[in-house]
Amino acid sequence: MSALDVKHLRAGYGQKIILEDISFTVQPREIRMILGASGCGKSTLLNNILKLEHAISGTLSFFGEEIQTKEPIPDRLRRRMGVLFQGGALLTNLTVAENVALPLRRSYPKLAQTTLNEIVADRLEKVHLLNAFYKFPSELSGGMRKRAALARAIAFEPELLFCDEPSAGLDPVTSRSLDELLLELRDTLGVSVIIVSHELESIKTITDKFIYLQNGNILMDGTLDEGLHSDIPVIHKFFAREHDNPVVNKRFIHFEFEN
Ligand SMILES: Nc1ncnc2c1ncn2[C@@H]1O[C@H](COP(=O)(O)OP(=O)(O)OP(=O)(O)O)[C@@H](O)[C@H]1O
Repeated sequence: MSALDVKHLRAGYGQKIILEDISFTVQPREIRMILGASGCGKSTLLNNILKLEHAISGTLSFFGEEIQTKEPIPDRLRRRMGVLFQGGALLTNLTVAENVALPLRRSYPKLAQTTLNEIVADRLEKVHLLNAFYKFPSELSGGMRKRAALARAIAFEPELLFCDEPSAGLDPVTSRSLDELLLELRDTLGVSVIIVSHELESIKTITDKFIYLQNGNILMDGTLDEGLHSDIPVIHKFFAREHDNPVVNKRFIHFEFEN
């Protein structure tokens, strides 16, 4: 049974169609990348799968259960999914632990504080950030903030994790440690991970399979190896480009090693 099955999804904004006809599946424990040029509709696809936007037509199945386009995702299925938004979206007036506890509190308001603390500590441990339990987001480096947001995204130990540009704004070393963490979570939680990404280094490190979007359709659906050896000109060019090479921020590296 697939973790996610997208069939003939058609979506856009008002009269503007961005995605014409998108179909793909994600298997359990698979790391699936959504790739494509800037503006091709990667985030739009993610938002439509998460039902933050409403598709025009098509069906989505989560864990074998089909949800019609206009229906919301029921809570019992939502709890089996986690989302890491691009900005991390931590609430600045709450500690890291309180941020991670938020979705748990919302779903289980009667949960005892000690139990809640134990669960939060477990999630922070899974992202190697237990020492930030009482810290505020402003006291964390960019990479640590991402990991805190990731701890919140895995609050329910999801089977399906969505990440929108997880490495955006991170230096290469921090970005690499986040990639390693995602691989680790896939192994420890057995979670399927769907990632929108531009970062070639990251794509080459963690992709099992990818879809490449172009002109509202899937230009290629394949494994990393098939992508690396593809003779489709756009795909070849995408994988053959130079690695993104932002200036390494030594301050961030220092913070990462401190923790
Ligand atoms: N809320 C919106 N209303 C109208 N058009 C939008 C909206 N959000 C995105 N678009 C348009 O939809 C198209 C796809 O945008 P989207 O953000 O999904 O692309 P993307 O592939 O994720 O881009 P990037 O890689 O630059 O983040 C773009 O032409 C964008 O201008």
